[in-house]
Amino acid sequence: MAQYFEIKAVNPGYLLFYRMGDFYELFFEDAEIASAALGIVLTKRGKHLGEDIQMCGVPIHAANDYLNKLIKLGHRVAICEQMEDPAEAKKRGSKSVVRRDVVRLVTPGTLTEDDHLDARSANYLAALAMVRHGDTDFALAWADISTGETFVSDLSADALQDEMARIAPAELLLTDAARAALTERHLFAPAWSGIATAIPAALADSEAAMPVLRAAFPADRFDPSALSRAGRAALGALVTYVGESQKGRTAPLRAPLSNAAETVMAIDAATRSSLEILQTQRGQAKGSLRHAIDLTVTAPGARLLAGRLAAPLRRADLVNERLDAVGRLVDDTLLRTRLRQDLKTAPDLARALSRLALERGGPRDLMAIGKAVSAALDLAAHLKGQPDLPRVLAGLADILDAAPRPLASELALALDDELPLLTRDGGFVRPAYDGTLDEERSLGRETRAVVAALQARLMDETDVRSLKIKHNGVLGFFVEVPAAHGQKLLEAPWREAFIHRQTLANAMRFTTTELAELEGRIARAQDAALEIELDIFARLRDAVLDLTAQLQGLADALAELDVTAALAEVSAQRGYCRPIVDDSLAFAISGGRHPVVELMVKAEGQSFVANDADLSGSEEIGGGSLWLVTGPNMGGKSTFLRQNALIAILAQMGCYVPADSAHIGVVDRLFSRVGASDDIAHGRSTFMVEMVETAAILNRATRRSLVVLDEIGRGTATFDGLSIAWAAVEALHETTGCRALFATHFHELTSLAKTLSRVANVTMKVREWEGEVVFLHEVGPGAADRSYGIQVARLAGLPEPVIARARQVLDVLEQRSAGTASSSQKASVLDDLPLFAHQPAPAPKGKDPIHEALDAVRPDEMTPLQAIEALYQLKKIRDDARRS
Ligand SMILES: Nc1ncnc2c1ncn2[C@@H]1O[C@H](COP(=O)(O)OP(=O)(O)OP(=O)(O)O)[C@@H](O)[C@H]1O
Repeated sequence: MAQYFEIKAVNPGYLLFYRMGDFYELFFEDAEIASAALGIVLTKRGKHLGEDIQMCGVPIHAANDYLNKLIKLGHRVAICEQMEDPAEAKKRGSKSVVRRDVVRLVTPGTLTEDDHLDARSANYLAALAMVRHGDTDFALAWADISTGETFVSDLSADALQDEMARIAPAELLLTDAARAALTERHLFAPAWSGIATAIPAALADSEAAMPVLRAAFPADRFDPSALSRAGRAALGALVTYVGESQKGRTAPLRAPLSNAAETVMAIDAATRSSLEILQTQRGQAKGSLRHAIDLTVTAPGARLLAGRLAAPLRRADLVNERLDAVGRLVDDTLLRTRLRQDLKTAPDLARALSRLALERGGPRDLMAIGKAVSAALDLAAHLKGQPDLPRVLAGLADILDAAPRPLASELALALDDELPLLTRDGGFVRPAYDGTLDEERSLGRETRAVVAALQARLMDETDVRSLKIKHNGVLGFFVEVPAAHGQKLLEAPWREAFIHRQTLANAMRFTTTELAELEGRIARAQDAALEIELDIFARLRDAVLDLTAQLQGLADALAELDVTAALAEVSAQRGYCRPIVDDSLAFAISGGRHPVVELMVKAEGQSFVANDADLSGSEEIGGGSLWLVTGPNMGGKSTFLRQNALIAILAQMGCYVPADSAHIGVVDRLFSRVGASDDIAHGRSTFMVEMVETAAILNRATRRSLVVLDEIGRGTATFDGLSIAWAAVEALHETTGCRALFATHFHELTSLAKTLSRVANVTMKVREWEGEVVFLHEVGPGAADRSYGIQVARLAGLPEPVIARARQVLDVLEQRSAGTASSSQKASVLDDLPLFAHQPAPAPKGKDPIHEALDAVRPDEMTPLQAIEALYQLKKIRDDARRS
């Protein structure tokens, strides 16, 4: 156990997979954790300090599955292998222990195997560093080891959470000091706890990082001294951690791209969640924007598409370059179809390359690289003949055309059609590729013929017709005869040649020197063949790795072509239009649709109602317009709001948009908030969350931003909510001047359009038909005069008596609004339910039980039954008050 303790001690925080023969064994607490997590049996093995040693084990062949499960559950695993053959250890003395060492640390951010990864999503490891002096406080470095992509970015405290939300790393490295500082400044998001890994301060040191970075990246591609101190510290920590986890194998990290947060549209975590960009608020792919528009045909393409959706560009010229490329493929259906067909044959080059570099790759990875190179050449051939290719496509064509053809030919020649998973089993080199290998293999085959001839000869010589030459792992080759004939071979003259080895119930087994020789020859031939195959593998692998940088570039080009063709496919299939994207403050969408809701509505056989939006403004008039959207519940307000935000994202990521026409001046920051009823609050009260988020918008939005606010202020008492919403609209209009859509049930807000020049009222149209509302989902000018809340409540199944009573109350309230209610009516109802009053009622003197009861009511949190009970309770309080 001494060796175990030694290894365990240097790998704290990891479950130790301790190799013993055909099993990885876990001991003590590790065993308890793993057996509970994996549902495997916990056993005991010997004693330590008088206590039983808990143990459980996973067989080698199934270890990957178990490992996967543990990592998904948030555990970290150290893989400890036997570093020598047990026979070698024996040579040192009978008591010698087999040498063992940890060959790899497996953590959520350092995965490389396909079994562990989602093929269509990146898997980032991030490191966050903080330097208390200098211009920038924070820096984030992140890399996907499975593909080699590496980035580093300086960040202001402001941008930190947005960037983390965009990158969504699987693991975040940071020192305890950095964590404490972030927590103190309320910058450590609760969600990060689950992915945080504490690293020692020495790992995130900007000075110590220099030699690490110089060694990790080629000098001609990357100069670490150009980074900020925080950037160096973060990247240094990342590279060191990756190196330690791979135990000496070099992950093919690419020269880091300095990813300045200012080049992309800033989208904070709440906006990402509310717009359901990569996943729905419930965490599902289906229903998200990504799911709706991802028509890529390769996994690397899907990863790039997700990256682009998460980071729309902020520069109009770059957006237009992408749009030119997409446009060309929208227009040329034939070229698009051909490209997409050939792209389907291109395997995941980047991940195969990474595994080969980490000595984890097999023959199938080599084959993947060969096929990807061939596909690249085919794709280049389609593109090369095309006249006047847009810049992006021409650039891709050049990269694809330069793909290393000789490498692909060599791999195709060398590798067989059917390939084993593991290199160590051999059997992957194609016949006729290597003369010596063929010789060794034929020797093996010939020997088998010799065995057959020998069997025939021995049969003749001994006259035992049922004599057979067989093979098993214990005896090797042996002669087997039925028990009845066995005695004969035990006697002279045969006993000289036949050495007795085994007696079974009805057979006897013998070996002969001739057979032993044969055995040796076959084994030698097999070993020799395997050795040659392994040499060939190593040679091919080296040939591939020599071209790492070029192949990584090729992988990028293939992914980019897939994304471009996929976006063109979506645009063509669904009638999207090319947006005009420039540096103006325009936001004019005609015939806009919601890319996700449109699909759902159409799937149900209905048609989606397209709507216009025009928030365009200019510097001269103080910014963009703000539309106040009123209308009934279920009328389509949220859909309308979100569709405009999604159109901005699609346009700036370089995709056509679901509209008849669109003109968008680049949006620098996008904000989208949904009201209190949409359950996004955890921990804090819904109102508090709503206010914190509204504050973030008011503090951070600029004139270039697009703000989409859905029923802000609904989470509190009516007057508070109305006043906050009122002030927020004024601030957005007067101070920020951003383009904004503001949906509200506070109809009073619509009067702001009279005083604020860039505020306009629009409403979701409805038609009333026999007392029912029909939603037209159409946006038109004007303000809704009512919310149709009661009709919607009826559609939702509220009991008739409650509906009837609500109508009664509403009638009186409306009359009071219009000043036509009689004084007795006012006295009976209105003072109790001050819903739509323009002026807050004067604060009651002393304690007013009705107000107290109303203050305690939280409509958003009530079931219909509780609402009715509350209504009855209110009446009772009023009646009691009258009586007293
Ligand atoms: N333009 C449209 N065309 C067709 N159907 C639509 C359209 N807009 C919305 N819908 C349908 O109406 C449903 C309700 O829309 P939405 O959630 O946007 O309403 P809402 O006004 O925001 O309601 P609430 O105020 O209750 O949140 C959607 O789920 C969709 O099925």
